[in-house]
Amino acid sequence: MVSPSALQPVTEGWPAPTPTDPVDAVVRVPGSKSLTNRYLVLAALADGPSRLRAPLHSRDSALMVQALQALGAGIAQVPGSGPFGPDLLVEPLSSGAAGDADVDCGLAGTVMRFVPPLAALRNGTVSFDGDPHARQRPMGVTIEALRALGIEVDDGGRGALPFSVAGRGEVAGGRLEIDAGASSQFVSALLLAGARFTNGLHLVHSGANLPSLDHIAMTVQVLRECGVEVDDSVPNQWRVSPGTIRAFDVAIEPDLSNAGPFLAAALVTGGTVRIPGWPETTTQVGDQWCRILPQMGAEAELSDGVLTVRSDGKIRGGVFADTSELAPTVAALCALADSPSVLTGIAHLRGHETDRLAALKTEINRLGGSVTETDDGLRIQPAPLHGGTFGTYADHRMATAGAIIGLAVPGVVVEDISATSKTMPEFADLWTELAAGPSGTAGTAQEG
Ligand SMILES: O=C(O)C1=C[C@@H](OP(=O)(O)O)[C@@H](O)[C@H](O)C1
Ligand SMILES: C=C(OP(=O)(O)O)C(=O)O
Repeated sequence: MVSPSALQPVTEGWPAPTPTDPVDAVVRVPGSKSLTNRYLVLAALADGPSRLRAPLHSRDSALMVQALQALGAGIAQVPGSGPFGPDLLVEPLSSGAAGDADVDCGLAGTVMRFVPPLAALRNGTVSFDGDPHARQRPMGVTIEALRALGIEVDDGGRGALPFSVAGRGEVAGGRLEIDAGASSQFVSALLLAGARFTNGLHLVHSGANLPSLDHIAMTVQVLRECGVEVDDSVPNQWRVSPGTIRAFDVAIEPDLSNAGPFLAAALVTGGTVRIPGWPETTTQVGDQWCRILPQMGAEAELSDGVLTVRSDGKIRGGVFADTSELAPTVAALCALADSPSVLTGIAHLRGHETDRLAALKTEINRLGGSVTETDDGLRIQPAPLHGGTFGTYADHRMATAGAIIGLAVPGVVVEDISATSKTMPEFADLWTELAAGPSGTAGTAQEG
């Protein structure tokens, strides 16, 4: 398993490869972060032991495993059949789970938002903290929601990490109103635990905007798979009936968001990339690549579980709405496009691993790009780019955005490629292999 503290800054930077030929590759990507961490939470709350097959092994999933172990769940690795590491067997928290505990959230939104409601269901005080950047991420809604449910939370008045949750062994639940405009994870977190509240949960989002709707749909879907009754027939409202969460044995889908940079390589180099294991139907936001990449001029075909993306190397800009965690990859492609682009509906990215709107603007413009921020996104004009350092802000998707631009622009140095260990520790190896092609012909910033 990847150690949660494996995020070591690489001060000298990582020269992004610039292939001389179009890429032509089959790329297997590891399991979905969002599915792995949801199933881990549900397994910890379930009515018996569960198995996750082909789960993600990365910093975010390791942090979730450690958090649930700290709360009292038993999690063991057993040999799996996939290429990306062992399966996970999970013994749920016992009904009398108790005792004080510390949880390191790292920079994982899923850990800092999904685990506090579980802490509320146990007896004992659980202290949460994380990386320096994690202390900047919005947490106030989770903290206030737990207080509204009658749970004592000590956050020193910060509305952010670090904070502690004093669980009393049960949560009554009932109707709860929140504004989840800053993150869909505020909704998902409460829904995941809601069936274990004595009266279930009637959650109402009362704000103007709700981001990342696909991720909420994923939460509802996995809950239903575990036998939990969820009524989402009224927009912005969810009723979770009280009841057991059924133990399960599930195969985790590949991470379609993390497939994005590899598919983008087909567009940037005018090549072909195939991703096996692409699900026929899925709630992952990354399924939107099948629509977004053709909008940019590529061909995308899903056949026999393999998504094939082909391109002639011309990238068309356009208007891209609500791209959620796909936005940094979309922005990198737009920076290489031959016409202007607008990304909308992503104001909340200012509260992600870093302020992604500011970071993308700064780093693309540093390479000669023309990016401006809007209230809810980015405007990107075509501009000739040159090499230079691409800052990563401890953000895995900034690191992969720099790698994408480096495919076309010689001399791009990604400041800290190890940031990709958050959700894909294999990224640098897979990317180097992709760029080298069958004959190993990729150039790098150092060489060229
Ligand atoms: O629930 C999840 O697994 C996630 C929800 C989204 O969060 P936001 O709604 O904060 O964007 C997404 O960006 C994040 O990467 C993962
Ligand atoms: C926003 C992201 O992560 P997190 O789960 O930490 O919110 C992301 O992976 O793009």
